Amino acid sequence: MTPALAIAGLRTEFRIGGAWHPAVSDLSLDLMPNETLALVGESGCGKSVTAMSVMGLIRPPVGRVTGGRILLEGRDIAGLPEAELESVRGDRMAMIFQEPMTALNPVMTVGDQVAESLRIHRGLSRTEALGRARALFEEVKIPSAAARLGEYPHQFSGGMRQRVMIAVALACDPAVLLADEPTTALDVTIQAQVLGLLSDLRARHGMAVLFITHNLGVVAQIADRVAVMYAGQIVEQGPVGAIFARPAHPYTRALFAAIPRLDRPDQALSAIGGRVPPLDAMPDGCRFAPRCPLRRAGCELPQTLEPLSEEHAVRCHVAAHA
Ligand SMILES: Nc1ncnc2c1ncn2[C@@H]1O[C@H](COP(=O)(O)OP(=O)(O)OP(=O)(O)O)[C@@H](O)[C@H]1O
Repeated sequence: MTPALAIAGLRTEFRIGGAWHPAVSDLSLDLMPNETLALVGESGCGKSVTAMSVMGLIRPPVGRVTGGRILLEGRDIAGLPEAELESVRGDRMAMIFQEPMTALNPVMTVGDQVAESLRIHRGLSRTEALGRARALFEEVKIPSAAARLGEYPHQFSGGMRQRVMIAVALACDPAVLLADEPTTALDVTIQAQVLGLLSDLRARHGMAVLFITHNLGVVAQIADRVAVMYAGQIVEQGPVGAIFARPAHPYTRALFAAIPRLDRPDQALSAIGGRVPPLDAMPDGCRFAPRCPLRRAGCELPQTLEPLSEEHAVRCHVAAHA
């Protein structure tokens, strides 16, 4: 089966102090239809830059994609001219964000925003598009869907606004949905509802979802597979069950150790000491080595992702040969 999204060897750079430095390097991942892959890691590790690169939203002079292939349903979209990318964005792939107002237009009714995408990409008339928008609002469970189509984003609560953004993203039935921390700003109950909705929609539409989060609890709820990022690289990837039962990379283990445990309230929260290295001062070898409790000879060399089992891989020579 062709992956809905296949990224191979992605490299994305930013200009800092007159020189270009990679924020994402040698990133490869496959996403099958009807699968959710969670991309996890601390703030600044390159999760959003990965998604923005796929969407073709990183371009000079601010940044540039200098390597790799991005295959959307088998077609390489890396380096497509902007006009061609525009016809793919919002159609075969779409993105949702933590803050819906990033994606929504404050001075346009929500119904027209869903309809606009259908008019541009599908050539529907306004009436046809609004009819479809109403069905989408019902699908994302916005109560009184028909009446609310004529309202503006500020008239919706935070959770309902997320549903509007999801409806806009799903308008053209994309093969790939990139979700960048879409539930992080919501309170826990609403977050659970939106996660449940996304799971249902994924199954119903057979979509591939790349779900960006720093929250391992959310990963457990929504993902089939996990890719852990550190300093612009994937350091471990595998099925959720394997990553949660046998985290191998010292960074993945540190992420788990940093989760507060309700069953052990006395235990001190084990935060990860030190900082992520800045883009212009990346170590040549393992990027986690300066913070790693298992550091030893060999860590000063570049690390490659090595298989631990058929689907589980780790970028650490110590963990790979333990
Ligand atoms: N426009 C930019 N110019 C320069 N550097 C940038 C730019 N955008 C992102 N970066 C850098 O790229 C790196 C990766 O950032 P990114 O936003 O992808 O991290 P993230 O993992 O998504 O974090 P967060 O969870 O905070 O969004 C960071 O070091 C960031 O400072």
